[in-house]
Amino acid sequence: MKETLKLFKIGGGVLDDDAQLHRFVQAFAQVPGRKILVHGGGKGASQMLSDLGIAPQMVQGRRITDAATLDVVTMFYAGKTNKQLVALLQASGVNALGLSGADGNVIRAVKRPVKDIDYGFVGDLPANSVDAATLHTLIQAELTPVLCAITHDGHGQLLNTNADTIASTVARALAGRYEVELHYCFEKNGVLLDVNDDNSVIPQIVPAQYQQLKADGVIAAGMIPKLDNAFAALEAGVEKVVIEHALNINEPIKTVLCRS
Ligand SMILES: Nc1ncnc2c1ncn2[C@@H]1O[C@H](COP(=O)(O)OP(=O)(O)O)[C@@H](O)[C@H]1O
Ligand SMILES: CC(=O)N[C@@H](CCC(=O)OP(=O)(O)O)C(=O)O
Repeated sequence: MKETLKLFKIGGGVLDDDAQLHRFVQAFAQVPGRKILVHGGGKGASQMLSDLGIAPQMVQGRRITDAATLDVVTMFYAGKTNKQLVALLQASGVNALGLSGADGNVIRAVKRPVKDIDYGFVGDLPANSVDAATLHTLIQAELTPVLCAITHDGHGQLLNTNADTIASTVARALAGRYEVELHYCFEKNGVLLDVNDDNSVIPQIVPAQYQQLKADGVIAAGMIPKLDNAFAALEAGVEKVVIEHALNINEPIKTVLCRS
């Protein structure tokens, strides 16, 4: 019987608000067993870029990352955000270890090839991009890896990688060793029938239903790549995917995605 590993992903919303971040960290500290935290921070990074006079540019949910933008997001994700999270987790009794993909070579990415759009220093994650053995060693040493959105190409180049993609790719890579639960945490109670009504959580979604909800326009915008990633992770051996409010991870209100 494999051990359970819970992988939580948090994004810009909760990271941007000190009070919410403290509450999330306390809730995360109470989750029993083996766990990993993956964080984004896109909202705060855009603010910092604007403050520095660099216009943030997003295309299809991905940041166009030129050299100046890469410097800022590296400082913001791998520096301030990652280290602040680790310090808060340590204060809550979690022995967190903050990592970029370059540290321990845990995530080796490939610079996105230029097609219609040049995304610059954006990294995609092909198969075998995650070093599951190293992460497994850290987890077994009772450490909680805290992964940010910065990866590397193995030739000295840092790359900016979407945090939802990191979460699902790491979950898939560890699925051979653990029963992996992938938790996408954001600022709503789950996948909603009415995006403006937090009481309309859909408790369970199977792939056929997902296609219908997409066709009907119930699921839209940023939720589509998130759920595409999530169903792909289920197909690739991840045991369970949960979409839930970052402040309610120990509460029963949530959406659970199922293979069938
Ligand atoms: N049916 C739905 N239920 C919940 N959220 C939805 C739904 N359809 C679209 N969304 C939107 O998807 C967003 C989440 O995607 P995204 O902004 O990429 O997440 P994050 O940056 O928090 O990881 C929500 O803030 C919401 O506006
Ligand atoms: C390539 C790319 O788009 N990278 C993302 C990484 C951060 C992220 O994914 O943050 P959230 O999870 O908070 O959205 C970005 O720079 O916005």
